[in-house]
Amino acid sequence: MTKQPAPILPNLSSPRELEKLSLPELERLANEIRDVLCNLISSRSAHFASNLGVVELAIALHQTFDFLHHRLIWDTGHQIYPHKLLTGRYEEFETIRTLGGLMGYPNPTESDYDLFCTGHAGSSVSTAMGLASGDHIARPDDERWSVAVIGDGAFPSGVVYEAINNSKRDGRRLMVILNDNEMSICPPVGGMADYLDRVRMNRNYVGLKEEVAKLLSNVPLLGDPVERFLIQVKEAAKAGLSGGMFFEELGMRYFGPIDGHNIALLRKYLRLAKKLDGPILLHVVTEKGHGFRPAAEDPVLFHAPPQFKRRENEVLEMHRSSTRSYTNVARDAIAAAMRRDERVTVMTAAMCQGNKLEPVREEFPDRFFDTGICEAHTVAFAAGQAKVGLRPIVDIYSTFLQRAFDHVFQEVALQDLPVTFMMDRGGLSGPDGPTHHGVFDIGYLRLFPNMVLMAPGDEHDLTAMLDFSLEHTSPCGVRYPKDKAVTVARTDGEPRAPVELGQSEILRWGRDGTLVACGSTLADCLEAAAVLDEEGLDFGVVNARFIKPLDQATLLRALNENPVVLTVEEGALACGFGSAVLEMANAAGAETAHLHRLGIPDKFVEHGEREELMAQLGLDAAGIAQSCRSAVESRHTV
Ligand SMILES: Cc1ncc(C[n+]2csc(CCOP(=O)(O)OP(=O)(O)O)c2C)c(N)n1
Ligand SMILES: CC(=O)[C@@H](O)[C@H](O)COP(=O)(O)O
Ligand SMILES: [Mg+2]
Repeated sequence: MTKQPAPILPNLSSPRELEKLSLPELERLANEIRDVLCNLISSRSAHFASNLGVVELAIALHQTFDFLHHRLIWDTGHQIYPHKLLTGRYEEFETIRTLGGLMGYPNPTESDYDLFCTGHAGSSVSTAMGLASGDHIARPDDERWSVAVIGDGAFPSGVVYEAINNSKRDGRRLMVILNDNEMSICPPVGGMADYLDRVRMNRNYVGLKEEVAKLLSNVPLLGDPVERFLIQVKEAAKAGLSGGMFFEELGMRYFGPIDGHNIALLRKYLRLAKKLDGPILLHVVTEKGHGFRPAAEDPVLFHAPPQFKRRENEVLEMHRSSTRSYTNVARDAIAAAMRRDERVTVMTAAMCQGNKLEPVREEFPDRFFDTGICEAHTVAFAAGQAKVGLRPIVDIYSTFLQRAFDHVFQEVALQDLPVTFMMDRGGLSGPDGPTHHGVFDIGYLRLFPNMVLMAPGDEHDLTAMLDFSLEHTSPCGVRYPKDKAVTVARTDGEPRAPVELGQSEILRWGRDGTLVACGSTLADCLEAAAVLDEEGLDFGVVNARFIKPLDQATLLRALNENPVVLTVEEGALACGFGSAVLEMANAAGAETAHLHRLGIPDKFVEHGEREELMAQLGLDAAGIAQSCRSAVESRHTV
């Protein structure tokens, strides 16, 4: 019987040890990493196909560069798992994306190999250029490289071109690795995707690539021959033999496309590039989901699949959720509105799958727009459509709308154009953590004159609010959580009130206090009130519905009649809903010492299940009830 070699990954204490490994050992290591990734998914949902695709690239990078000296940025950061496994986090890896465990994105508090805590796409080239330029000024003798690895989905982000545009001057020792797997979450869209298709298919260049590979195998990596060879490559590129001329024209040296699953080839190109000065663009072609057939065949589903069991290259059982989420409700309301009114359009910035918009894309191909990861453009584009009489809906995660702040201000609010923002994940996003929690939107949207801002208390509200917004003549935002949809009822059995501008809905009135729920916290406020009822405390519950304009009359009535009033929001307290109520009450000359604001304090919230985080923050029913008791108690002790 042949003896199995000892596993490499569990015994790898530092990426420096990669230097000693032979090519077959590195290839075995790649398989071990893939096994760990596949096993992880049997216990929880996580980013999967993107990670499978960069295993060889991560190994080649860490073998070529010491990233405690040089700098490495993984754009977005969802494909950072192999990097975490190679940089000393194998033991804790199974805690990834759980409360208190490793983060699913780069996290400088975990490791010196992670430089920025990121999760939003597109900024890697700029930050890497800043690192390179800063190092050049601060420590010119160190000769440090800054490497940004960016996917073809993130690559069309506008900020990337802002960086490339500056790279001619500030891109010394900047290496951009374009990880082209022909996929964003969905298939990539737009002219850049077409251009990369052409570059990949360029037969001349494939020929050159083979020649390069052949030449490289004969050329020692030191000394003049390399220089001569590189000049030849450069001349060939100039002569138009290669693709990538676009980047060359902008001042970047383009190399590629090369096979991103061939460790030896990757290593050779990285070593070569390292001998130059930069800025360099290395175009690497990978397969999203590489090494696990179902993921390679369906990279959309396997971007972040639900937990599943597998045997070898087969999925045995997948835990698909059958619960109806607010995302589903929003999608159905959007589709219904598009059927009713031909002026209604919908746009997504590369989140068709996350927003479950595929059926809308199929049914309304002419009124559905996927702009790619280009949120700023999306919002300005929507403003243009609104100006000529359409009713655009920007269906977007709350956190990603932050990218378009200035366009919400200038192109939409200042012009008072009727664009509807459907803000999914308005609140805590769960295992994605601080980069993805949508907890700042109330603050940054209620600032703007003309803006109407709503938060549905339940499924009924969400549909009614979208319909309201499409009739309204000013910009509207609707923020709703990453949660299963619920329906609430009035305790007196009366029908629900229609959604009307600036009107809240009183679900029950109480003598001892009022809970004013801002959107997603409504069901928990009702549950808290029911618990308090049993203890003899009579709390009312108001479904605020409108964050802007506020229902001044009802809120002032609560403040005047009740010993305590608590606002409850799944968002930052600073500039939040409760702050808006305080400002309004203060302006109206009302007493506010008995107004308590529950929400997220001035800190970034970590990752974990949404329910766990809500409980930690005291925003679940038990926490809300406890705050009511304390508020009543403090009133008595005053
Ligand atoms: C600003 C921003 N918008 C949207 C997203 C959601 N998102 C995360 S990964 C991704 C696709 C990225 O594609 P690519 O860069 O090609 O990486 P791949 O998954 O193919 O490796 C998208 C749209 C995000 N993280 N940040
Ligand atoms: C990397 C990224 O930004 C997305 O893949 C995001 O993680 C999706 O989040 P949801 O799982 O909440 O759709
Ligand atoms: Mg991609």
